[in-house]
Amino acid sequence: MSSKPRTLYEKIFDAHVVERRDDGTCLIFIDRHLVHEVTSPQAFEALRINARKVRHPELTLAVPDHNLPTTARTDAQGNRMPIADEESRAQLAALERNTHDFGIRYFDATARQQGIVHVVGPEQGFSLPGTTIVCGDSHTACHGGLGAWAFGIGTSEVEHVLATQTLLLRPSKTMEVRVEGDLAPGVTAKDLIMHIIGVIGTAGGTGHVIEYRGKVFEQMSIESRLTVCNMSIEGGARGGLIAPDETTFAYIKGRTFAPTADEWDDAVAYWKTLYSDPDAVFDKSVTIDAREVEPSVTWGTSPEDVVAIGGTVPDPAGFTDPSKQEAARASLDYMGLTPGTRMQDIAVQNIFIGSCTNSRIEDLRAAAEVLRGRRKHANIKWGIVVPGSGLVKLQAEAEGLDKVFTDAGLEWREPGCSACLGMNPDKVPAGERSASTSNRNFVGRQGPGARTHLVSPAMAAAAAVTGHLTDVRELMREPA
Ligand SMILES: CC(C)[C@H](C(=O)O)[C@@H](O)C(=O)O
Ligand code: SF4
Repeated sequence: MSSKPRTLYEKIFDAHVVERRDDGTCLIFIDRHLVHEVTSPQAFEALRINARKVRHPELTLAVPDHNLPTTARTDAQGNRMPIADEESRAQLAALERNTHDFGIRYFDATARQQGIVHVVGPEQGFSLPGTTIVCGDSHTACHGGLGAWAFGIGTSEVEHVLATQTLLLRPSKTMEVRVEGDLAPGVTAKDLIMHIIGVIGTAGGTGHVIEYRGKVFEQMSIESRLTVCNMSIEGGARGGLIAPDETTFAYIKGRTFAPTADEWDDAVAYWKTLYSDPDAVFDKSVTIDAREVEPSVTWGTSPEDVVAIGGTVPDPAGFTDPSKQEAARASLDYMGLTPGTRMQDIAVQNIFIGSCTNSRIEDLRAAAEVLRGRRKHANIKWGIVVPGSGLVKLQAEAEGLDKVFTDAGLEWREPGCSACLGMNPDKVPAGERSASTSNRNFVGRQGPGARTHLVSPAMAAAAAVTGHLTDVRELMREPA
């Protein structure tokens, strides 16, 4: 008897059901819980009040990332630098105390393993194919790049997972984003996912878990797959994943928390069963032609406000949906842009290379390749490069990338969320623009009044060189 064909998501879901209830909800076992300082304090407090323990401390990993300044963590004597902002200081202290009191593994601000939670999980081999991974953070879908079902949860769910290692869930719908053909030279995973969000819209994936399928993803590095899956939430999806393959296994092997010698073969044998069956049916399917993707850039205040770098700022009147017309008008007003302006004519004053979307070693290499032997333009007042973790930082320094950045006039920082969001000292001044490798261009995201243009690392580096949004392929043709 052959069983019903299933999608990858359905296979992982089924493998984690502890109990199916009559109302259609399922109690799901959670394999990995990642914790950061912003969404965990009340959850730990509730455990304390109810005298509960953490059910599986060994399946939980905590790091500070959002509120941590990205300047030096210690002084010349090795003493920890104080955190100036009171709320940040309190949240960071709470995380330290909570992880200590509840016996949870914690990489503190000075540990070389510290970094953005979504960079640390994969890097440590903590995030694995076929696992359920949660974090009180919307970009948890990132870990889907390894073939995990990973999704963001709220603080009350964080408490539930800490206490029980389970969650009560309804199955999501399934969506396939199939990409046909190859990406052109100079076009990256970030350009592709921005293009996809431009096509499906920020509500395109609502209620669904997206599986990204096609040769493009099979040929991608894990870093690129993590970039793609990271932004699933910007397409409204509950999660995003890519089937694990030999590239995935090679990436994981030997990492700190990866299965060890005895367990490795069994783990790989299981991981090899994790793909959508040929006849599996998706609730929704979208096909994208990779050949149509160009270096992408946003013009508005929603990640779906995407155009190719060769394009122009759209005219709000051109949108058929009246609510989109209204939103576009408001966006252009906030962004200080006029319809018809060529994207390449937009001057930027700030450059941010970092965030859980684009702060892995491959991202830093791509930016450094453009910046090597070049200097930032006089328009650029502030440009920072923020590695996703201490280990990424060490690797980049071993390759001399830090020197490329500082020679170009950019600052080389300590790991953290940084200017991805205004929760720490790294902010873009009001009224100024940034070319940013992060994932959200919302109003005030990089600081009150800041105007964000989302781009890939290579495109951010190109903007640093020219002082305006630029097609990086033009710089790649010219010698530095
Ligand atoms: C602060 C945190 C809860 C938030 C999230 O959930 O995503 C942040 O990481 C973000 O990117 O906006
Ligand atoms: S880097 Fe940005 S998107 Fe990622 S977790 Fe931090 S704040 Fe959220």
